[in-house]
Amino acid sequence: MNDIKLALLGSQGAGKSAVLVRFLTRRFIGEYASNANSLYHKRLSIDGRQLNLEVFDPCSQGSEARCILEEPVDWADGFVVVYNISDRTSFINAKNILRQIREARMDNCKGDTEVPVCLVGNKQDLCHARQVREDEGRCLAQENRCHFQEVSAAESYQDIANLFTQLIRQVMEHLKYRADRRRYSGSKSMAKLINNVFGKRRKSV
Ligand SMILES: Nc1nc2c(ncn2[C@@H]2O[C@H](COP(=O)(O)OP(=O)(O)OP(=O)(O)O)[C@@H](O)[C@H]2O)c(=O)[nH]1
Repeated sequence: MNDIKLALLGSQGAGKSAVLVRFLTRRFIGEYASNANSLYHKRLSIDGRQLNLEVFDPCSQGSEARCILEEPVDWADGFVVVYNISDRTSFINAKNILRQIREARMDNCKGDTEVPVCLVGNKQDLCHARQVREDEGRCLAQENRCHFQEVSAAESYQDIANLFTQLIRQVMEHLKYRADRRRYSGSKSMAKLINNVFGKRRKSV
């Protein structure tokens, strides 16, 4: 059984809880308590593999609230960064969060910057009040080499299900890549050790 840990980050009111609850329950629930961090668990099967999914939904992050970000950055295997397409400030905050994920990963995880991230422009149903164009979201995602999707937690389940499924697949690949890399560097050091012990001795015979 694989354990997959995701964190949802974004401005207050961007719709993080709505997006997550839509994915977990298929339902849109209008209001959520927003004064506490929440950790959700779900068992899933993706591509025939059983997964234990944990999703951290912290209470809101302002652009300067680095301390809130640091915990999930160390903990999570992947991120969903949510902004509200009808609120430019939330988009600017998402930009800052993406930068902070990159920087924190660089500092803490030995250059492991390629952590899977999905940038989500939520509240697509409010396009009459749109403040962020879709191509701005796509462009920001390209700059940060992450996936991008506009969704409406209020109106649609399928886009949200697709983005989580895609992110989870990416996380599984990333975890496998990291495990292979560790095994490879472990076997390289073992080969070096064997070489040092036996190789040198053989030379001196
Ligand atoms: N129109 C519309 N409203 C939405 C959508 N998603 C969420 N909302 C509303 O936006 C408000 C904030 O949603 P939340 O899911 O609580 O936002 P959050 O990012 O978790 O907010 P905090 O918990 O305060 O950080 C609520 O009133 C939701 O009903 C959406 O897709 N469309």
